[in-house]
Amino acid sequence: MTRKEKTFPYQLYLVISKNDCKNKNMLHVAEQAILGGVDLIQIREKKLSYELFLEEAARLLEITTKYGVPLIINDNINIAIQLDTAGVHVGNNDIAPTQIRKIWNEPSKLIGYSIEYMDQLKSDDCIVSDYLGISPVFLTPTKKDTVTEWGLSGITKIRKNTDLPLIAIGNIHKENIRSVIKAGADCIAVVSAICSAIEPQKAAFELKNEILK
Ligand SMILES: Cc1ncc(COP(=O)(O)OP(=O)(O)O)c(N)n1
Ligand SMILES: Cc1ncsc1CCOP(=O)(O)O
Ligand SMILES: [Mg+2]
Repeated sequence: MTRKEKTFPYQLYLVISKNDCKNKNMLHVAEQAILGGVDLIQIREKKLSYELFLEEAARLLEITTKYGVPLIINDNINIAIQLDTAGVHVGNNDIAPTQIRKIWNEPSKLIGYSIEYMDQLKSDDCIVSDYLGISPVFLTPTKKDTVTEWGLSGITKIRKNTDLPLIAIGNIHKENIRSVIKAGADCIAVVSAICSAIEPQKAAFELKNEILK
């Protein structure tokens, strides 16, 4: 399966962890978010052991499978392979997309790749990826180890240089989501706007409505 044969019909992307859900149950937040309109989920656990990450991802996979929502694993290719998830998301400090294609010989699997420098757009890693994360669009307390704050102008610049689906991430909420779409993003990824919301289903619904406007 070539990238051109793959579609990317996702517009609202939830990136979730237990920690980001604070006092709420992560699996419940994920389910509520799906009911509200999230159509792709990434599990991003930066501090868990392999076993605990695997266990949590397996539980989440039961829910996402029930609703037909693809699950992406952050960073950990071995967990993605072991659970046969829909894909994996990596950045510049992780295993490279070209390497992933060599060890995970399943062309249908989605590889997401974070863009932190313009130069990356010319790389083979982009060629073998299925979508690019514009990381971050706006500075965010959720992830402090970032390089470039792309802003809206950065999205537009990247849009002019690639046909790959563009996922905007970083401090996006219902007040600025329209402007991010207008700047050229295909899909919006959020952590706090859903995980920190008092009503995650309502929050997802409102974000999705803004995207679809
Ligand atoms: C959709 C999406 N875009 C960007 C990122 C950031 O990935 P990365 O640069 O590998 O940083 P960490 O998430 O590993 O801290 C992402 N996770 N998802
Ligand atoms: C994982 C990640 N990658 C770039 S910014 C970010 C965190 C986004 O979190 P929030 O939506 O809370 O700003
Ligand atoms: Mg990473």
